[in-house]
Amino acid sequence: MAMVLQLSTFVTQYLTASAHEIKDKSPTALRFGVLSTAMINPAAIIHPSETHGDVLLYGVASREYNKARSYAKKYGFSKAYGSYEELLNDADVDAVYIPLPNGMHAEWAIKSLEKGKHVLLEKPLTANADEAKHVFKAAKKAGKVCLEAFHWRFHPAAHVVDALLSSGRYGPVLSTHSRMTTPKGSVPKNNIRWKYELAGGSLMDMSYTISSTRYFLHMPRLEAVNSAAAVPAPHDSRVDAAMNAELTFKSELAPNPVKASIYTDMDRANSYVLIPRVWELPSIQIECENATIYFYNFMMPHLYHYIAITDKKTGHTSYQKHYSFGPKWGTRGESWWSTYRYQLEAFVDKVRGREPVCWIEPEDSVMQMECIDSVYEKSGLGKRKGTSELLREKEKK
Ligand SMILES: NC(=O)C1=CN([C@@H]2O[C@H](COP(=O)(O)OP(=O)(O)OC[C@H]3O[C@@H](n4cnc5c(N)ncnc54)[C@H](OP(=O)(O)O)[C@@H]3O)[C@@H](O)[C@H]2O)C=CC1
Ligand SMILES: O=C1OC[C@@H](O)[C@H](O)[C@H]1O
Repeated sequence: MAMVLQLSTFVTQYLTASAHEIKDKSPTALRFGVLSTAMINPAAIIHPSETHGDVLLYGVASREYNKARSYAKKYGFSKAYGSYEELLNDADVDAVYIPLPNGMHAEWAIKSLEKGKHVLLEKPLTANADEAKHVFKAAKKAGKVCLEAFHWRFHPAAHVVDALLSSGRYGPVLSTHSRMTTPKGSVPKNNIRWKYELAGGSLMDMSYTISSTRYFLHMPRLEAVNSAAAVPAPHDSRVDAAMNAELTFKSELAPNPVKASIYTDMDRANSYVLIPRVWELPSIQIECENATIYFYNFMMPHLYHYIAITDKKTGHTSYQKHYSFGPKWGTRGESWWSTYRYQLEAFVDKVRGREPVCWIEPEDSVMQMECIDSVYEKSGLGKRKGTSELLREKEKK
C-alpha cells in the first residue's frame, strides 16, 4: 500500500507544485544538490523545492553521467555530475539531500558534512546506531545541519495527535500499536529494500512504525524488546520481509511502562488470496485510560487521514482531520503542503539560523536507530551493517 501512497503523492505533488511554483527565487537561495536519481526525489525534494522561494534545485549526481544529465534536464537542475564526489566537490552546493540506499546513508552524509554541506538525510538515518553517532559527530564538527527526513513528523495532523495526548484529557497511555504494510509483489524483487548489503528489510524501510510510537510517547526510554519475530525473505534469510515486535517503553505520558507493538510487512498476504490490502495505510492506535486514539495514515496525512477518538465509557467515536495550521505551525503553511514541504520549511529555517517550529534532534535520531538495532538483535537477525562495512568485511575474507 505504501507504494500506492507514494504514487498518489507524486501526482498530487506534481499538480500542486505546478500550481504554486515560485519562479522568482531569492538571489541567495540555498543551492541544493541531490545524491542520485532515486525514485523518491520528486515527492521528497524536487516538488517541495519548486514551491519554496529560498531553495534552488542546483545539482543532481548519479553514478552515470548521462542519467544525471537527462534527469537534470527533466527536473530543471542547473548542473549534472557523473559521481556523488563531483557534486560534493562543487563549492556552490550549500545543502544536499541524500536518498541513497540505507546502507550508504552514513558514508555519504559524513562525506557531505566534511565538504561543508548541510544534509537532509533519508530515513532510516543509517544502518545502525553507531553509524548515526558518527554522522552527528561529523555534523557537529562541521557546524552544519543534519536532519533525518522523517517528514511525517512535520505535518500539522501529527502535532494535533501529540497535543491530544499531552493534554492529559484521555488519561495516561497504556499501549500502542503501529502498523505499516505493502501488498505481496508490490516491492519489485530487485528493489534496494530486499538487499541485505544495502541495509534493506521491512523494519528498516517501515521504521515509521517505531518513529510514530516513539514520537507519540514523547521520545521514551526503551526498557525492553519483549519479542521480535522476523519473517525472512525467501531469497535471503538475513532480510526481514516482515517484522512483528513488542517493546516496552518508559514514557512521561504514563506512570507505568507502556507496551508497544509494531508490525511491518513488505510482502503482506492478500485478503482472501486475491485482494491486496490497499486499505492498510500506515496507522497507529494509542490506547489511553479513557479513550483510544487511532491515527489513520499518519505517514502521508496530506493525501488523506483521520484521527478517531473513541471514548471508552460511552463508546462514542469522534473524528478529526487537519491539513494545515495545527498547534505548531499556527497560521504558517498551506492546506496543499505535503509532509515533505513542511519538512523543507523547517530545514531551511534551521539552516538560516531561525528556530524551526519543530525538529528532530540528533539524540532522538540516535535513539530511533538504537530501537531498530534492539529489535533486529532480539529477532536473531542481528543489527544491520553499513554497505562499506560489509564490503570491508568481504575484502578481509
Ligand atoms: N521519505 C520517504 O517518503 C521515502 C524515503 N525513502 C528512502 O529513500 C532512500 C531511497 O529510496 P528509493 O527512492 O526507493 O530508492 P531507489 O532505489 O529508487 O534509488 C536509490 C538510488 O541510489 C543510487 N544507488 C547508489 N548505489 C546503489 C546501489 N548499489 N543499488 C541501487 N541504487 C544505488 C541510485 O541512483 P543513481 O543510479 O542515480 O546513482 C538509485 O537510483 C531509502 O533510504 C528509503 O528508505 C524511500 C521512499 C520514500
Ligand atoms: O519511506 C517510505 O515511504 C513510502 C514507502 O512507499 C517506502 O517503502 C518507504 O521507503
